[in-house]
Amino acid sequence: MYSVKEVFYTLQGEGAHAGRPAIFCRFTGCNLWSGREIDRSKAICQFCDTDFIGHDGQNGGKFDSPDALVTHLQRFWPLSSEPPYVVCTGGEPALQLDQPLVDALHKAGFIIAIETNGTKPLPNGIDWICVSPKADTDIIIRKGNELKLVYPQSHAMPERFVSYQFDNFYLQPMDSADAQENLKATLNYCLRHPQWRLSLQTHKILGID
Ligand SMILES: C[S@@+](CC[C@H](N)C(=O)[O-])C[C@H]1O[C@@H](n2cnc3c(N)ncnc32)[C@H](O)[C@@H]1O
Ligand SMILES: Nc1nc2[nH]cc(C(=O)O)c2c(=O)[nH]1
Ligand code: SF4
Ligand SMILES: [Mg+2]
Repeated sequence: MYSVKEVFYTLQGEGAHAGRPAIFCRFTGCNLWSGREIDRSKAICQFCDTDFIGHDGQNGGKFDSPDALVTHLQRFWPLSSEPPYVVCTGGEPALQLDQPLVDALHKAGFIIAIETNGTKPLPNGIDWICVSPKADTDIIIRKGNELKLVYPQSHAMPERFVSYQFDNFYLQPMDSADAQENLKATLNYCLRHPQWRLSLQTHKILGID
């Protein structure tokens, strides 16, 4: 059984694939926060910008089998001549994305991306792995396509991650009450450490999902 908060077709807003049309599959639940506001201040991850509780979002639901979820996702892709691109996110998608689902998605022609906090093992064959480390967690996924660190996090500074084996290193300003300051600090860090590039949450600028 897969529990999905919401499914929507939009542009990838962040990181190396910003601007790329994608189906987002937002899985329910996370291992670093319950998702309830009352628990936020004692959560391991306290700055989350996402509602990932339940399966009551747009096109959300419970799916009994990999094929049932794949069939649901296929409905959102506009053009059969172009392979569908799905971003598995959440919540923490690694809690639910398993080998049977990866295999069923590939069989249906999907290109699979994941947005993960890097604390849980991943099934084989994911086509684009984006890890976003959180302070005070054990990162077990130390290689992949993209490391996208939300900045600043005082216990997860960029220096800690440069030895990891990623093809791309991004800093994404933390969206919070201090968003303007965080943006300036992120910009300055990238200018001083050119291994890092700036990732803006362009969907928020555009006002899309
Ligand atoms: C909501 S998370 C879901 C996927 C996974 N749990 C993770 O944290 O990578 C998707 C992306 O949004 C980022 N994010 C969450 N809250 C944010 C915030 N307040 N400002 C900027 N990025 C944020 C995460 O770091 C992650 O890269
Ligand atoms: N457009 C858009 N791009 C995104 N990239 C990562 C997102 C996420 O919440 O995982 C996200 C999202 O929620 N919307
Ligand atoms: S790990 Fe990801 S989904 Fe979980 S609380 Fe943090 S940002 Fe949100
Ligand atoms: Mg988001």
